[in-house]
Amino acid sequence: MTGQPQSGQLVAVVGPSGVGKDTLISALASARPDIVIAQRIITRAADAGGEDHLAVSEALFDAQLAMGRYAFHWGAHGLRYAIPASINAELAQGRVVVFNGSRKALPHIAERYPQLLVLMVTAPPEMLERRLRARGRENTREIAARLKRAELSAPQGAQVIVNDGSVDVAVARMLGAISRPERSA
Ligand SMILES: Nc1ncnc2c1ncn2[C@@H]1O[C@H](COP(=O)(O)OP(=O)(O)O)[C@@H](O)[C@H]1O
Ligand SMILES: O=P(O)(O)OC[C@H]1O[C@H](OP(=O)(O)OP(=O)(O)O)[C@H](O)[C@@H]1O
Repeated sequence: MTGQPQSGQLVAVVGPSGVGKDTLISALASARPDIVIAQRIITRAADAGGEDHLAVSEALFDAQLAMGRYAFHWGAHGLRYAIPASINAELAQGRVVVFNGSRKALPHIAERYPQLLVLMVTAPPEMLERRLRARGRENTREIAARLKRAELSAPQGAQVIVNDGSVDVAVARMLGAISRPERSA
């Protein structure tokens, strides 16, 4: 893990499975091309559907970790996830860098990136299940496990983004939060 040159703004988008993190991040990228979206490295098949991640084997994940290629990493759902160390250069250039993160991993990430802004996306529980089924990336058993994890509480200091209406409205809420990061902490 590497430290953070702090002049840009690192933004974690977190929340339960199916709440819309990937959808909102992708819409945010279209609305604001100046914002950097970190491409995740995941031990998940490239054709699994959903986000455009970099698919790697466990062995390659470990090798790249040993070479210092990750800013930080975590495990969840039987998968491993990492954010590339290239975000440090982007932050040093003053860019806003957004990533799809893990609620559980936040304390670990915030140790290295103390000015981390956390956007916690929420939606009613029945909406999560409907959305996960519609997404179709996980099977019924995997969806049940993800819904169980939905109960993880909101991280302290997070700004809550309710995604229970249109994507555009939720993206506007995210942009408002990013422009006022001092309200987090
Ligand atoms: N505001 C919204 N309105 C309708 N459908 C949405 C909305 N946000 C997300 N979805 C849908 O919900 C499903 C789960 O969204 P996704 O972005 O994959 O969630 P997450 O990354 O949080 O697991 C997707 O099929 C997506 O199209
Ligand atoms: O600690 P948690 O907040 O529960 O997060 C655990 C993991 O779940 C999500 O992954 P992924 O994108 O694979 O799943 P999702 O799209 O179903 O949320 C999220 O991006 C984290 O990597």
